[in-house]
Amino acid sequence: MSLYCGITRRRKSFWCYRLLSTYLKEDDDACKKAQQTGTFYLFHNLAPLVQKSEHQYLESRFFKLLLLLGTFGQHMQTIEDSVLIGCSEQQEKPEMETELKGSFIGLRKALFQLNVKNASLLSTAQALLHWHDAHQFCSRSRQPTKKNVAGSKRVCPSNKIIYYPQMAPVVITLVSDGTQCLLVRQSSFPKGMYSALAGFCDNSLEEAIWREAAEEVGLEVERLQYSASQHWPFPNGTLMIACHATVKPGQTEIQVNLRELEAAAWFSHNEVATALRKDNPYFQQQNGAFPFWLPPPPTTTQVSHYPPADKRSGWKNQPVLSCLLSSDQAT
Ligand SMILES: NC(=O)C1=CN([C@@H]2O[C@H](COP(=O)(O)OP(=O)(O)OC[C@H]3O[C@@H](n4cnc5c(N)ncnc54)[C@H](OP(=O)(O)O)[C@@H]3O)[C@@H](O)[C@H]2O)C=CC1
Ligand SMILES: [Mg+2]
Repeated sequence: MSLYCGITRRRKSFWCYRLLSTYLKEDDDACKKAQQTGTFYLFHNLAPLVQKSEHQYLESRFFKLLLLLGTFGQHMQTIEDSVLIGCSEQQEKPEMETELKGSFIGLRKALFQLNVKNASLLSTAQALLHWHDAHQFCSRSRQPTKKNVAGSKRVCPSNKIIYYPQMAPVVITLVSDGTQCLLVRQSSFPKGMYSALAGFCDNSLEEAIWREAAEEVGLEVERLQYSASQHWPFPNGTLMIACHATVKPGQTEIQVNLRELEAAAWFSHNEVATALRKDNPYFQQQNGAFPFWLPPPPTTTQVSHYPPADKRSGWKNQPVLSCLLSSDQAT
């Protein structure tokens, strides 16, 4: 399955539709034909639509979509012309939510509500939509770029430069001292949530892991080991590469860099295992405190769909953070 997303000039709302094969990216006619059997997901200002009752995304077939667009004064040309479909101005958003019995909510929140498959598709879709929105003009000629039908690239008509969507490499590292693992939280995280150390790669994975550990928690790490990777939609689409690293025994003193992190601490295997079992991340204790919790597997999402899940085994089928925190590796 490949993913196809819609963009309009008005950049207000977005439809995404899943197609059956990657060759559709290059074959415009096949791509248009496939739209008629594709599945559509609706975005508004990059916020995916989630149906309130079942916590599922709208999936709309082609003709249902045409009817819906007609209701809101849109037409067939909108689908043919572009991947990002303008459902006009903001006043239509509430009407559309009512009509569709759902809500446009932020992607981060949506990721907490949806299953792995839908979360994965929508986060990839949102990153692609965001990329199209940010690459409307050629950086050389300053002329408007034109997307191909599938939305897999944009071309400058004047100098033929092709622009492909790109992902910034990010490394996320679970640091262990042999018995405990280091988890951190940024002030922007939801209350009580911790995760592994993360940072953008400027140079190499190794350099980024050493630098992040030194800069953010004052630790010197060694024995770096690659574990898994996934697409991550924030802030603008990243390739998140998950690794393990260790500190020397006894060299575990943390110096939290408060400009980057709110807190960092060592957690035992039992604490991590208990936190992973908590299914509702938003609960609050009676004293008003938020207990320690971790992003659950469906929220860390989207290890690649290729090969299909049934052809993968073991940790390769696990989302990145779950994989890092799996029982045999966390301690
Ligand atoms: N799934 C998870 O559990 C977690 C995921 N993450 C993800 O990991 C990634 C990195 O996290 P974070 O700790 O914030 O990263 P960093 O520790 O690298 O700090 C972020 C800063 O890096 C600078 N930077 C360098 N390159 C880029 C780039 N290509 N895009 C944006 N900023 C860049 C920016 O600084 P300046 O503004 O000064 O230029 C930015 O403020 C993010 O995508 C984040 O969403 C992070 C933690 C947990
Ligand atoms: Mg960081």
